[in-house]
Amino acid sequence: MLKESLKGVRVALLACGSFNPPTNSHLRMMEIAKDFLEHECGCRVVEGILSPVADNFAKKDLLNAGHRYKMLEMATKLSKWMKADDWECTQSQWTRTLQVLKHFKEVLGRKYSDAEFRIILVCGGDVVDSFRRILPDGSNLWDPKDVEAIIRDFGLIILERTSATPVETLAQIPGASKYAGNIATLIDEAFPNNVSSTKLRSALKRGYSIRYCTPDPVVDYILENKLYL
Ligand SMILES: Nc1ncnc2c1ncn2[C@@H]1O[C@H](COP(=O)(O)OP(=O)(O)OP(=O)(O)O)[C@@H](O)[C@H]1O
Ligand SMILES: NC(=O)c1ccc[n+]([C@@H]2O[C@H](COP(=O)(O)O)[C@@H](O)[C@H]2O)c1
Repeated sequence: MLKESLKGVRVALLACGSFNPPTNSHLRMMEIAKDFLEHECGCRVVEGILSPVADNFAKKDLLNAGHRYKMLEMATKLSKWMKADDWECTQSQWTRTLQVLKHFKEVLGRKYSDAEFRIILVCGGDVVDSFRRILPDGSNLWDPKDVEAIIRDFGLIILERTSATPVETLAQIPGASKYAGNIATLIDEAFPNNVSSTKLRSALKRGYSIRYCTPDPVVDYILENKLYL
């Protein structure tokens, strides 16, 4: 467990994803991770970064990064510790998650150079399941060396998600069992949910409300700009 190594350490959390659109579950995921680190590991979470993926990430119905970043900015506006960052989504190419982590380690390392500092990746169980996915051309979606480096050098906080089996997936990744001490799997006990951006897009397409699934300013922005119709 992450617990032993983090006492007194300052931690920044990073979540990568499409955020197409952002949902309350993306924000909950970060809150749950922060609670765990502060209550159970004795560390101080100093910031949470949500980084939307760049436009050329091959995902169906991906809205342009300008809109996705703006919605994430609105979603995090009232948070005292979370913010959206546009470095990744303004790159001309898709950036592998390990590279995104390295980028933020460098930037935040300068900011927190006076103290012991770590950056940890937060994701849902479905992302962990994708660690072992083989693409139609036979290549790996995730380079196994990247997965090992993410766990070894940064650490991973996983939120359980319906239909995902991250614990079973990690058991089949040799690099993961080697650094099991850098992984924590958590459940949102207060608000178990099966929310996804796909469900919000689908509701919008049918003309149904998504209010209270994502912060009000995001709902209003989507409606004003007639997104996802
Ligand atoms: N309900 C949820 N519970 C736990 N993790 C979640 C949940 N929704 C999203 N996440 C996590 O948030 C991160 C960003 O997810 P992403 O933007 O791809 O959202 P998504 O809802 O999975 O999107 P889509 O439905 O478009 O595939 C990922 O790590 C994902 O696993
Ligand atoms: N090899 C990699 O680093 C790799 C592979 C697939 C997805 N991802 C990341 O996972 C995140 C979530 O992707 P999905 O929206 O497809 O679940 C995105 O930020 C994406 O960049 C990284």
